[in-house]
Amino acid sequence: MTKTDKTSESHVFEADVARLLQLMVHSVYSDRDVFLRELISNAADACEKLRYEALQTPELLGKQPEMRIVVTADPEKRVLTIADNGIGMSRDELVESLGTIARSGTRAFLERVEAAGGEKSPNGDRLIGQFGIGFYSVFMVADSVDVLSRRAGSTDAWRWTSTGSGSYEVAPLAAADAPERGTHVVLQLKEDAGRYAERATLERIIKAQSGHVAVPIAIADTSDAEPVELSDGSALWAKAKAEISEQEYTDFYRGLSGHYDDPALTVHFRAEGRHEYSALAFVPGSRPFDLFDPDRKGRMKLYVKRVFITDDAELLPRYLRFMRGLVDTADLPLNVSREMIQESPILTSISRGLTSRVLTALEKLADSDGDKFEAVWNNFGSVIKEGIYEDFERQEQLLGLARFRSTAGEGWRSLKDYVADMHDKQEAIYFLAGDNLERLRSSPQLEGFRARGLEVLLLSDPVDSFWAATAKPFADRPFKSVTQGAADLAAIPRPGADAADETDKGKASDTELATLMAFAKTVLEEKVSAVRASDRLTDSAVCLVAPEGGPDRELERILRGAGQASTATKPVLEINPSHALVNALAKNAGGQKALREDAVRLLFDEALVMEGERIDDARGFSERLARVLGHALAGK
Ligand SMILES: Nc1ncnc2c1ncn2[C@@H]1O[C@H](COP(=O)(O)OP(=O)(O)OP(=O)(O)O)[C@@H](O)[C@H]1O
Repeated sequence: MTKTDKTSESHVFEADVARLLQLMVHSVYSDRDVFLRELISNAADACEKLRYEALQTPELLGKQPEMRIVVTADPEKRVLTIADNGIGMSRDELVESLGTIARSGTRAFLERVEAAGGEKSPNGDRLIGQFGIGFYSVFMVADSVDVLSRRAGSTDAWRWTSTGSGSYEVAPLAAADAPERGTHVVLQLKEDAGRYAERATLERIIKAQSGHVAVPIAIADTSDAEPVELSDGSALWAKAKAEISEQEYTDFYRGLSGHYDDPALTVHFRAEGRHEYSALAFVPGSRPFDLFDPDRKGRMKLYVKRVFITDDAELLPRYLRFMRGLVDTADLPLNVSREMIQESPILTSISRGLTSRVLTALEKLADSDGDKFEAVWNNFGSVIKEGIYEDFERQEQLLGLARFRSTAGEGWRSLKDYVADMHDKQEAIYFLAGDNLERLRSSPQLEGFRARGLEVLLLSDPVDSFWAATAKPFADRPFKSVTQGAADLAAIPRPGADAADETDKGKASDTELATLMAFAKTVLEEKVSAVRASDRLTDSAVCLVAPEGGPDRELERILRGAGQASTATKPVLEINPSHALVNALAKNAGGQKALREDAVRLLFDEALVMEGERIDDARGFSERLARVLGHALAGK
C-alpha cells in the first residue's frame, strides 16, 4: 500500500502483474475479443462458487436464488458492464485476486513471452493465447476499469479502480451504488474499442465464445427495460452426443480451457453401470506451457448434479494431466466436503472408468487417423509415457499406444510395427537411450545392429530411461539397452561381413588383440571394469557400454544428474577388432610403451566424446593428442 486516506487506499501491483499488464496494454494480440470471455468465465466461476457455498449456507442466496450474468452496453458513453450475482469479493479478496497472480508458472510464462521476442512477435502472440490471460486482459480494450463487489452475505461493498498503469485504488462503496450481491466489472472502453459497447457485436461474441457457460447470460443496453436472455446456461455435457455439433464442442472446450486452439480429440459419454456419471474430456490441440511444471495439477472439473464442486479432484492419473474437461455425477452427495470427495471410493472408480475410456479413444484415433494421433503424440507422448512405469496395470496398453523414433527411418514407429519387423533370430526389443536424438542416431553402439538390419528404438525423453529399465516384455519380447552388457549379436549373421574380414591384410592375430586388450585394461584400470572385443561396432574403433546387470548408461547419467546415484559404475570399453587403428595398435606391441599408453587413453576419450560426455582431463587429452600426432607426422 502506498497511500491511505479515510476513503480510499492506493496499492501498487505486484511485480509480475505489472509485467503482465505491460504485456496487455501494449499487446497487439490478434484477438482482443477474448477479454469478454475471460470476464464471463470469471463471472460464471463466481456463480458456481456461490452455488457450492450455498449448499452449506443456503441463506447466502437471500432473495436471489437464481444465478445470472448480465452484460450491459452503453455505446454513447463507451461503457461496458459485466454483472454477476455470484460469490463477490471482500476487500481483502479484491486486493489478493486483482493485485497479484496466484497462478503457478506465471513467471515462467512471462519469461517465455519475453524470450520469444515479446508480445509483438507472432510467437509471443501464440504464447499469450495459450496462457489464458485472465482478468488483466481488460486492459487490452479499456482505459480504466471499476470493479464493484459485494461478497454474498456481507453488508460491506468495495470499489476497485485502475487504469492498468502501476497501481490501483480500493475504496468502500455506498450501499446505493453497490450490487446487491456479486460483482460488476465496468469498463471505460478505449477509443478504438467502442464496438465492444455495441449490442450486435456483443451478442455475436458471447454466443460464439460463451454460449455453453453453465450460468444463464442476458444482454441489455441503455434503451432496454429488461435484459434479453442470450444463453440459458444448460449443461452441454448433459445433451445427447448426436445433438451437439463439432463447433459447439470446440466452443465449449475453448470456454473451459481458456485456450484458443481446437481440441485434438473429444471424449464424451454417459456411464450407467456401477456408477452414473457423464464425462466430457478433451485432448488439447497444443501443448500447455506449464505441462512439466511439477506444481501443475490436473485440469478436470468435478460437478455433482450440475453443481461445480472442484477442479482439484484427481479424476485422471498424472500421465493424462494434459486433458481438459469435466465429470458430472449424481452418485456423490452434494453436501460432502471437497477433502472427503478426494478420498471417495466412488471417485476412484469413476477415475478408473474415465481413464479406460480416454485410452480407448486414443487407441481408436491411432487406428483411424494416424496423422492426427501422431500430432497428439508429439505434444503429449512424453507425458503419457510416464504412465508406462506409474500405471503398471495398464503398462501393456500404454506400450501399445506409444510411438518411438528408431533406426528404421525418420518417422514414428509403434512396438507392433517393431515386433512385426523383427529378425527371426532376434530375441529382444533393442533400445538406445540418451538426451539428444541426433546424437543417438550417430552413436557407434548402433553400428553392429545397423549392419545386421536390426532396428533399435531411439529414446531421447528423460522419462524413457525409467520405464525402459523396468518395463515387462512386450509381446513376450524383453527390452534391452544396446549400451548394456554384451550385445549377443554373434548369432545373427552380418551380410557381407566375412568377405571383408578375410581380405583385410593388416589384421592382427587373436593373440595380438588379446595382448592389446590386457594392456588397455591395465592402463585404464581406474576408468573401466573390463576391455573386450565388440560385436556391435563396424566403423568406429571403440565404444563404452554398461556391464551386464549394471544400470543403463543413460539412466545412470540421469540419476547422477539428479543426485540420486553418487558414484558411476565403471563401464566396459569395447574395441572393434576389425578397425584399422585397433589392428595397427595391436600389431605394435613392441613399440614405445608411453606412446601406446597415450593411444589407448585417446581411444577411451574418443568413446566418451561420442557419448556426448565431457573429458575430465582436457589438458592431459590435448598433450596426448599432440604427442601421438607429432609422432605420426614425423613418420616415426
Ligand atoms: N466476477 C468475479 N467474481 C468473483 N471473483 C472474481 C471475479 N473476477 C475475478 N475474480 C477473482 O479474481 C481472480 C483472478 O482472476 P483471473 O481471471 O485473472 O484468473 P483466474 O480466473 O484465477 O484464472 P484463469 O483466467 O486462468 O481461469 C479469480 O481467481 C477470482 O478469485
